[in-house]
Amino acid sequence: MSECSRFGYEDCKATADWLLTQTDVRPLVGIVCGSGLGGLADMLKDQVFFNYIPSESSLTGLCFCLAVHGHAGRLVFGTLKGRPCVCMQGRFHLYEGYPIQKITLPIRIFKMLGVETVMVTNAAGGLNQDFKVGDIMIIKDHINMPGFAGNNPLAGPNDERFGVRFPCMSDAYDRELRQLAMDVGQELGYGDFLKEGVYCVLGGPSFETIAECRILHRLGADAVGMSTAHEVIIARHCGMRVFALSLITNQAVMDYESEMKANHEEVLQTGKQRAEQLERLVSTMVTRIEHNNNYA
Ligand SMILES: O=P(O)(O)O[C@H]1O[C@H](CO)[C@@H](O)[C@H]1O
Ligand code: HPA
Repeated sequence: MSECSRFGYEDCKATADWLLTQTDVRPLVGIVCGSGLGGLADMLKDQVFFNYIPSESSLTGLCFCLAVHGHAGRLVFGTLKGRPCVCMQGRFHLYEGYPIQKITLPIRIFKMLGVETVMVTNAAGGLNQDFKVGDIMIIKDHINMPGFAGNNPLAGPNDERFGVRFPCMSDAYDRELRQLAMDVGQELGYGDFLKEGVYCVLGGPSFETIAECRILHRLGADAVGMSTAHEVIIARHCGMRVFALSLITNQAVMDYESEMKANHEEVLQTGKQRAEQLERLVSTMVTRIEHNNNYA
Protein backbone atom coordinates (compact mmCIF):
# COMPACT_ATOMS: atom_id res chain seq x y z
CA MET A 1 0.00 0.00 0.00
CA SER A 2 1.47 3.41 -0.94
CA GLU A 3 1.87 6.11 1.73
CA CYS A 4 -0.82 8.24 0.03
CA SER A 5 -3.46 5.53 -0.14
CA ARG A 6 -2.84 4.64 3.51
CA PHE A 7 -4.24 8.06 4.39
CA GLY A 8 -7.19 7.73 2.02
CA TYR A 9 -10.88 8.54 2.16
CA GLU A 10 -12.09 5.19 3.49
CA ASP A 11 -9.52 5.17 6.29
CA CYS A 12 -10.43 8.71 7.34
CA LYS A 13 -14.11 7.85 7.25
CA ALA A 14 -13.64 4.69 9.30
CA THR A 15 -11.70 6.66 11.93
CA ALA A 16 -14.28 9.48 12.03
CA ASP A 17 -17.18 7.02 12.20
CA TRP A 18 -15.53 5.22 15.12
CA LEU A 19 -14.91 8.50 16.94
CA LEU A 20 -18.56 9.46 16.48
CA THR A 21 -19.64 6.23 18.16
CA GLN A 22 -17.63 7.29 21.23
CA THR A 23 -19.16 10.75 21.77
CA ASP A 24 -22.48 12.57 21.33
CA VAL A 25 -20.68 15.79 20.39
CA ARG A 26 -21.21 16.70 16.73
CA PRO A 27 -18.58 19.38 16.20
CA LEU A 28 -19.03 22.21 13.71
CA VAL A 29 -15.79 23.92 14.71
CA GLY A 30 -12.37 22.23 14.78
CA ILE A 31 -9.51 23.92 16.59
CA VAL A 32 -5.79 23.18 16.30
CA CYS A 33 -3.76 24.25 19.34
CA GLY A 34 -0.24 25.48 18.65
CA SER A 35 2.86 25.17 20.85
CA GLY A 36 2.09 26.45 24.33
CA LEU A 37 -1.55 27.06 23.39
CA GLY A 38 -3.05 23.75 24.49
CA GLY A 39 -5.08 25.54 27.16
CA LEU A 40 -7.66 26.23 24.47
CA ALA A 41 -8.68 22.58 24.56
CA ASP A 42 -8.95 22.68 28.35
CA MET A 43 -11.76 25.24 27.96
CA LEU A 44 -14.04 22.60 26.46
CA LYS A 45 -16.83 21.40 28.74
CA ASP A 46 -18.08 17.80 29.02
CA GLN A 47 -14.91 16.50 27.45
CA VAL A 48 -14.45 13.20 25.73
CA PHE A 49 -10.86 12.80 24.67
CA PHE A 50 -8.57 10.43 22.81
CA ASN A 51 -4.83 10.18 22.87
CA TYR A 52 -3.40 10.14 19.40
CA ILE A 53 -0.56 7.84 18.71
CA PRO A 54 1.04 7.82 15.26
CA SER A 55 1.09 4.12 14.61
CA GLU A 56 2.32 1.80 11.92
CA SER A 57 -0.21 -0.79 12.97
CA SER A 58 -3.45 1.13 12.40
CA LEU A 59 -5.28 1.55 9.11
CA THR A 60 -4.80 5.29 8.96
CA GLY A 61 -1.38 5.39 10.53
CA LEU A 62 -2.91 7.32 13.40
CA CYS A 63 -4.60 5.60 16.33
CA PHE A 64 -7.06 7.34 18.57
CA CYS A 65 -7.31 5.72 21.99
CA LEU A 66 -9.81 6.62 24.68
CA ALA A 67 -7.43 8.29 27.10
CA VAL A 68 -6.74 9.02 30.72
CA HIS A 69 -7.15 12.64 31.82
CA GLY A 70 -4.02 14.78 31.88
CA HIS A 71 -2.27 13.42 28.81
CA ALA A 72 -1.23 15.92 26.14
CA GLY A 73 -1.26 15.03 22.43
CA ARG A 74 -4.93 14.26 22.18
CA LEU A 75 -8.14 14.91 20.35
CA VAL A 76 -10.71 16.55 22.63
CA PHE A 77 -14.45 16.74 21.97
CA GLY A 78 -16.69 19.03 24.02
CA THR A 79 -18.57 22.30 24.03
CA LEU A 80 -17.04 25.74 24.04
CA LYS A 81 -19.54 28.26 25.43
CA GLY A 82 -22.26 25.83 24.41
CA ARG A 83 -20.95 25.24 20.86
CA PRO A 84 -19.90 21.71 19.88
CA CYS A 85 -16.18 21.65 19.07
CA VAL A 86 -13.29 19.29 18.54
CA CYS A 87 -9.75 20.28 19.41
CA MET A 88 -6.34 18.94 18.46
CA GLN A 89 -4.42 19.50 21.67
CA GLY A 90 -1.03 19.27 20.02
CA ARG A 91 -0.23 18.70 16.35
CA PHE A 92 2.28 16.84 14.19
CA HIS A 93 5.12 18.59 12.40
CA LEU A 94 7.19 17.77 9.34
CA TYR A 95 10.37 17.80 11.41
CA GLU A 96 9.07 14.91 13.52
CA GLY A 97 9.68 12.80 10.45
CA TYR A 98 6.11 11.89 9.53
CA PRO A 99 4.92 11.93 5.93
CA ILE A 100 3.11 15.19 5.22
CA GLN A 101 -0.15 13.27 4.60
CA LYS A 102 -0.01 11.94 8.15
CA ILE A 103 0.55 15.38 9.64
CA THR A 104 -2.61 16.65 8.00
CA LEU A 105 -4.77 13.56 8.46
CA PRO A 106 -6.63 14.92 11.52
CA ILE A 107 -7.87 17.82 9.39
CA ARG A 108 -9.57 15.41 7.00
CA ILE A 109 -10.98 13.60 10.00
CA PHE A 110 -12.37 16.96 11.18
CA LYS A 111 -14.17 17.22 7.85
CA MET A 112 -15.65 13.73 8.20
CA LEU A 113 -16.79 14.54 11.72
CA GLY A 114 -18.92 17.34 10.27
CA VAL A 115 -16.63 20.30 11.01
CA GLU A 116 -17.36 23.37 8.87
CA THR A 117 -14.89 25.88 10.27
CA VAL A 118 -11.27 25.20 11.22
CA MET A 119 -9.43 27.54 13.58
CA VAL A 120 -5.68 27.01 13.53
CA THR A 121 -3.27 28.51 16.04
CA ASN A 122 0.50 28.50 16.19
CA ALA A 123 3.53 30.00 17.82
CA ALA A 124 5.75 31.94 15.42
CA GLY A 125 8.79 34.15 15.24
CA GLY A 126 8.13 37.77 14.29
CA LEU A 127 9.87 39.01 11.13
CA ASN A 128 7.90 42.22 10.79
CA GLN A 129 9.85 44.87 12.66
CA ASP A 130 6.60 46.46 13.91
CA PHE A 131 5.64 43.26 15.72
CA LYS A 132 6.38 42.72 19.39
CA VAL A 133 6.61 39.52 21.40
CA GLY A 134 3.07 38.77 22.60
CA ASP A 135 1.35 40.18 19.52
CA ILE A 136 -1.40 38.07 17.99
CA MET A 137 -1.15 38.01 14.20
CA ILE A 138 -4.29 37.14 12.29
CA ILE A 139 -3.01 35.24 9.28
CA LYS A 140 -4.15 36.68 5.96
CA ASP A 141 -1.95 34.53 3.72
CA HIS A 142 0.92 32.07 3.80
CA ILE A 143 4.14 31.19 2.01
CA ASN A 144 4.48 27.42 1.83
CA MET A 145 8.25 26.96 1.54
CA PRO A 146 8.23 23.14 1.64
CA GLY A 147 5.63 23.36 -1.14
CA PHE A 148 8.14 25.23 -3.32
CA ALA A 149 10.21 22.04 -3.22
CA GLY A 150 7.23 19.78 -3.95
CA ASN A 151 6.40 18.86 -0.37
CA ASN A 152 2.69 19.68 -0.51
CA PRO A 153 0.12 17.60 1.44
CA LEU A 154 -1.93 17.26 -1.76
CA ALA A 155 0.94 15.76 -3.76
CA GLY A 156 0.06 12.30 -5.03
CA PRO A 157 -3.19 10.97 -6.47
CA ASN A 158 -6.14 13.30 -5.90
CA ASP A 159 -9.36 11.90 -4.44
CA GLU A 160 -12.21 14.03 -5.81
CA ARG A 161 -14.35 13.05 -2.82
CA PHE A 162 -12.14 15.39 -0.80
CA GLY A 163 -11.73 18.12 -3.40
CA VAL A 164 -10.44 19.19 -6.78
CA ARG A 165 -6.98 18.48 -8.18
CA PHE A 166 -5.94 22.14 -8.28
CA PRO A 167 -7.56 23.98 -5.38
CA CYS A 168 -7.45 27.77 -5.21
CA MET A 169 -5.46 29.17 -2.29
CA SER A 170 -5.83 32.91 -2.89
CA ASP A 171 -8.88 32.85 -0.60
CA ALA A 172 -7.47 30.39 1.95
CA TYR A 173 -7.92 32.62 5.00
CA ASP A 174 -11.57 33.57 5.22
CA ARG A 175 -12.07 37.33 4.96
CA GLU A 176 -15.19 37.42 7.17
CA LEU A 177 -13.53 35.41 9.92
CA ARG A 178 -10.52 37.74 9.83
CA GLN A 179 -12.89 40.69 10.20
CA LEU A 180 -14.70 38.90 13.02
CA ALA A 181 -11.36 38.40 14.81
CA MET A 182 -10.55 42.08 14.42
CA ASP A 183 -14.00 43.10 15.70
CA VAL A 184 -13.88 40.72 18.68
CA GLY A 185 -10.29 41.72 19.42
CA GLN A 186 -11.25 45.40 19.48
CA GLU A 187 -14.22 44.68 21.76
CA LEU A 188 -11.95 42.79 24.15
CA GLY A 189 -9.48 45.67 24.22
CA TYR A 190 -6.75 43.82 22.33
CA GLY A 191 -6.26 46.54 19.70
CA ASP A 192 -2.67 47.26 20.76
CA PHE A 193 -1.44 43.75 20.18
CA LEU A 194 -3.69 42.48 17.39
CA LYS A 195 -1.97 42.50 13.98
CA GLU A 196 -2.51 40.96 10.56
CA GLY A 197 0.14 39.40 8.35
CA VAL A 198 1.65 36.66 6.22
CA TYR A 199 2.89 33.41 7.79
CA CYS A 200 5.79 31.51 6.26
CA VAL A 201 6.23 27.81 7.02
CA LEU A 202 9.64 26.14 6.97
CA GLY A 203 10.46 22.51 7.66
CA GLY A 204 12.37 23.05 10.91
CA PRO A 205 13.38 21.87 13.45
CA SER A 206 16.39 24.18 13.44
CA PHE A 207 15.43 27.80 13.91
CA GLU A 208 16.34 30.15 11.08
CA THR A 209 19.69 31.74 10.44
CA ILE A 210 19.95 35.52 10.29
CA ALA A 211 20.27 35.40 6.50
CA GLU A 212 17.18 33.20 6.24
CA CYS A 213 15.13 35.59 8.39
CA ARG A 214 16.23 38.51 6.26
CA ILE A 215 15.28 36.82 3.00
CA LEU A 216 11.91 35.66 4.35
CA HIS A 217 11.12 39.20 5.41
CA ARG A 218 12.06 40.51 1.97
CA LEU A 219 9.81 37.89 0.41
CA GLY A 220 6.86 39.36 2.28
CA ALA A 221 6.59 37.16 5.37
CA ASP A 222 5.65 38.77 8.68
CA ALA A 223 6.09 35.66 10.81
CA VAL A 224 7.86 32.33 10.50
CA GLY A 225 6.97 28.92 11.91
CA MET A 226 6.96 25.19 11.21
CA SER A 227 3.27 24.30 10.91
CA THR A 228 -0.21 25.48 9.90
CA ALA A 229 0.09 25.97 6.12
CA HIS A 230 -0.17 22.22 5.40
CA GLU A 231 -3.26 21.96 7.60
CA VAL A 232 -4.82 24.98 5.92
CA ILE A 233 -4.23 23.57 2.42
CA ILE A 234 -5.97 20.32 3.38
CA ALA A 235 -8.85 22.14 5.07
CA ARG A 236 -9.45 24.36 2.04
CA HIS A 237 -9.13 21.44 -0.36
CA CYS A 238 -12.09 19.74 1.33
CA GLY A 239 -14.15 22.92 1.57
CA MET A 240 -13.87 23.97 5.20
CA ARG A 241 -13.59 27.65 6.14
CA VAL A 242 -10.31 28.60 7.76
CA PHE A 243 -9.28 31.09 10.38
CA ALA A 244 -5.69 31.07 11.61
CA LEU A 245 -3.57 33.09 13.97
CA SER A 246 0.03 33.22 15.13
CA LEU A 247 1.12 34.18 18.58
CA ILE A 248 4.40 36.04 18.08
CA THR A 249 6.42 34.26 20.74
CA ASN A 250 9.87 35.61 19.86
CA GLN A 251 11.48 38.08 17.53
CA ALA A 252 13.31 36.49 14.65
CA VAL A 253 16.96 37.51 14.78
CA MET A 254 17.74 39.72 11.78
CA ASP A 255 20.83 41.57 12.95
CA TYR A 256 24.38 40.23 13.20
CA GLU A 257 25.00 42.46 16.24
CA SER A 258 22.08 40.93 18.15
CA GLU A 259 22.65 38.69 21.15
CA MET A 260 19.13 37.21 20.93
CA LYS A 261 18.76 33.49 20.28
CA ALA A 262 15.51 31.75 19.35
CA ASN A 263 14.63 28.98 21.78
CA HIS A 264 11.62 26.81 22.48
CA GLU A 265 11.47 27.78 26.17
CA GLU A 266 10.74 31.39 25.22
CA VAL A 267 8.09 30.16 22.79
CA LEU A 268 6.30 28.25 25.55
CA GLN A 269 6.74 31.06 28.06
CA THR A 270 5.13 33.64 25.75
CA GLY A 271 2.31 31.17 25.10
CA LYS A 272 1.64 31.00 28.83
CA GLN A 273 1.63 34.76 29.19
CA ARG A 274 -0.89 35.35 26.39
CA ALA A 275 -2.89 32.14 26.83
CA GLU A 276 -5.86 33.69 28.59
CA GLN A 277 -6.36 36.48 26.07
CA LEU A 278 -5.92 34.15 23.15
CA GLU A 279 -8.43 31.71 24.61
CA ARG A 280 -10.93 34.54 25.11
CA LEU A 281 -10.49 35.71 21.51
CA VAL A 282 -11.00 32.25 20.04
CA SER A 283 -13.87 31.26 22.32
CA THR A 284 -15.73 34.53 21.70
CA MET A 285 -15.29 34.04 17.97
CA VAL A 286 -16.70 30.51 18.27
CA THR A 287 -19.92 31.88 19.81
CA ARG A 288 -20.35 34.28 16.89
CA ILE A 289 -19.62 31.97 13.98
CA GLU A 290 -22.84 30.96 12.36
CA HIS A 291 -23.04 27.75 10.49
CA ASN A 292 -24.66 29.25 7.46
CA ASN A 293 -21.25 30.78 6.82
CA ASN A 294 -22.11 34.14 8.38
CA TYR A 295 -21.38 35.60 11.72
CA ALA A 296 -23.47 37.62 14.14
O1 LIG B 1 3.62 25.81 15.01
P1 LIG B 1 3.51 25.32 16.41
O2 LIG B 1 3.04 23.92 16.51
O3 LIG B 1 2.70 26.27 17.26
O4 LIG B 1 5.00 25.30 17.03
C1 LIG B 1 6.02 26.24 16.77
O5 LIG B 1 6.86 26.20 17.91
C2 LIG B 1 7.90 25.22 17.71
C3 LIG B 1 9.22 25.91 17.88
O6 LIG B 1 9.35 26.48 19.14
C4 LIG B 1 7.73 24.72 16.28
O7 LIG B 1 7.07 23.48 16.29
C5 LIG B 1 6.91 25.79 15.64
O8 LIG B 1 6.18 25.34 14.52
O1 HPA C 1 11.31 31.88 15.40
C1 HPA C 1 10.68 30.88 15.06
N1 HPA C 1 10.97 30.20 13.92
C2 HPA C 1 10.29 29.10 13.53
N2 HPA C 1 9.30 28.58 14.24
C3 HPA C 1 8.97 29.19 15.38
N3 HPA C 1 8.00 28.90 16.25
C4 HPA C 1 8.04 29.80 17.23
N4 HPA C 1 9.02 30.70 17.00
C5 HPA C 1 9.61 30.34 15.83
